[in-house]
Amino acid sequence: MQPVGAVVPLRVDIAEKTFRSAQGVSITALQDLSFEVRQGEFACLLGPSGCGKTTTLRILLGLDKDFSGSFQLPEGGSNRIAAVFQEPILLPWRTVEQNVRLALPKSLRTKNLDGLFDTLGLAGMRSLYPAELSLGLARRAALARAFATEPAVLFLDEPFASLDERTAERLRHLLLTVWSARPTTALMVTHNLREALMLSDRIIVLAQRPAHVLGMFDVRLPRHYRNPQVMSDLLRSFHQKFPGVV
Ligand SMILES: Nc1ncnc2c1ncn2[C@@H]1O[C@H](COP(=O)(O)OP(=O)(O)OP(=O)(O)O)[C@@H](O)[C@H]1O
Repeated sequence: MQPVGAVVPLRVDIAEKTFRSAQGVSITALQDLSFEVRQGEFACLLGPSGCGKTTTLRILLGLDKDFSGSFQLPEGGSNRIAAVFQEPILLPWRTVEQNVRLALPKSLRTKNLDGLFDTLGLAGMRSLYPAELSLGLARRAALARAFATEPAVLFLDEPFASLDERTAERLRHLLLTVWSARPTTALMVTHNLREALMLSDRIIVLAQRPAHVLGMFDVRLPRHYRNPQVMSDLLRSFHQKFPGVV
């Protein structure tokens, strides 16, 4: 399947991001952070806890403008941005289907969502309210909402955190299935190396704070070849290239 959406890659060139507290304490979270995510590529930002991954996503989402440097979001196709966070952030007084449809631009309002809901195992849950969903199902609804908008770029911030491993693994597979049907330029934050190796085309490895790129790890194998044996080979090669990183 051809990548869809953007024809310009995601380019990040953040010179510096510093937090200053009211007491005058400064924490430099990012310094000389530069990388690119190519069109239709699924990339993971992998780095130790507190290194600056979420800070980077917040900047790219336009939620934090207080930094020096620049970035270029993908252009072409829809030009829309979608994001999936740890918390599903669904409107509690709307059904699953309404939550998804409310996110759609006018041009897609009447879109047939049967395929997407089926793929994500939500077909029988479209009329449920968020309070009636388990955390795993709520995360699926958040994925449905993100993909339904046909974005040019998708940002994910640890979308499988705090789920039991079986549910997380099921969701990773579901994410790959919907993503493969429409390979969208994607950047996912994680500190789970196995997850990054399973999902990514390439891993952008970040150093301890202040975050900058230590190096790239390309996983050019088709995802259906990433069986347990291949995964342990990938883990070994990763640790050889980046000893002591995660
Ligand atoms: N609003 C803020 N004010 C002050 N410091 C902050 C603020 N937000 C983040 N930081 C600091 O910036 C650094 C990077 O934080 P960030 O949340 O981006 O890390 P992270 O890599 O996403 O961590 P984790 O994997 O644990 O979620 C941390 O030291 C954090 O304490």
